[in-house]
Amino acid sequence: MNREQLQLYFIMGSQNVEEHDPIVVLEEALRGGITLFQFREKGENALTGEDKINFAKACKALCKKYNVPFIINDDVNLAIALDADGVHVGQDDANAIAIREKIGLDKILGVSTHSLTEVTAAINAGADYVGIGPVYATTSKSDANSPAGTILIEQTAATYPSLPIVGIGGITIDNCQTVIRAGADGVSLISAIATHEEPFVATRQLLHVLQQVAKIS
Ligand SMILES: Cc1ncc(COP(=O)(O)OP(=O)(O)O)c(N)n1
Ligand SMILES: Cc1ncsc1CCOP(=O)(O)O
Ligand SMILES: [Mg+2]
Repeated sequence: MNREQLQLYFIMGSQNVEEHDPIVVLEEALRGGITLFQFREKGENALTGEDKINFAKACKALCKKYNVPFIINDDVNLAIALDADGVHVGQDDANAIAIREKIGLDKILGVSTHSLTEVTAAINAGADYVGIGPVYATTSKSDANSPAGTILIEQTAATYPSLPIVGIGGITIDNCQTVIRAGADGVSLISAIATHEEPFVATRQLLHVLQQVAKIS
């Protein structure tokens, strides 16, 4: 994958939006310039069955319209059925080596990691990028680990300079530059866009701030 695609990586499920229609939120984020999208329909109030599949199809069609890769969280079979651009899995999900074998080499594989040992294993499994976090406290994932700051991002960037890295967890317009300066290629976030009153404005502002830090480094 192209590491620039990680710059502003938006994650959303229908359970993450408050007042808005999730499809409207996604289209606003796409119009605003997100560079990657992850479909994460999970947790309390999440859609299941046909409703989940239909919502995923609608999200995929919108991403296609804006030429933004469409990644599916956890559900490898859904990713294959919908011919998604990739899959993101964590340490408690299906084994990354088996997933790489199942999706083939043309699809994007992202793996969540919490230690350098897990990063090394993700590389060996054929991950295209690693997600590192939670960097800061988050309310969007009920079983998230404690906030770990940017140390692992720094260590990973120093150890594996060519590995694409995205930071995740509690990332906002006020702290996103710190995550990039630590060595991440981009930031991955839910609430900073999904619960903003104006998702388009939130996306434009985040992108602007991220472009500033990209120019400095
Ligand atoms: C980009 C990115 N990084 C990390 C995660 C978290 O994945 P995981 O630990 O499997 O937790 P769930 O998201 O499945 O609850 C992610 N989704 N995306
Ligand atoms: C999916 C996930 N994995 C680690 S933290 C997190 C949630 C990120 O959401 P937010 O950007 O709202 O903190
Ligand atoms: Mg997972």
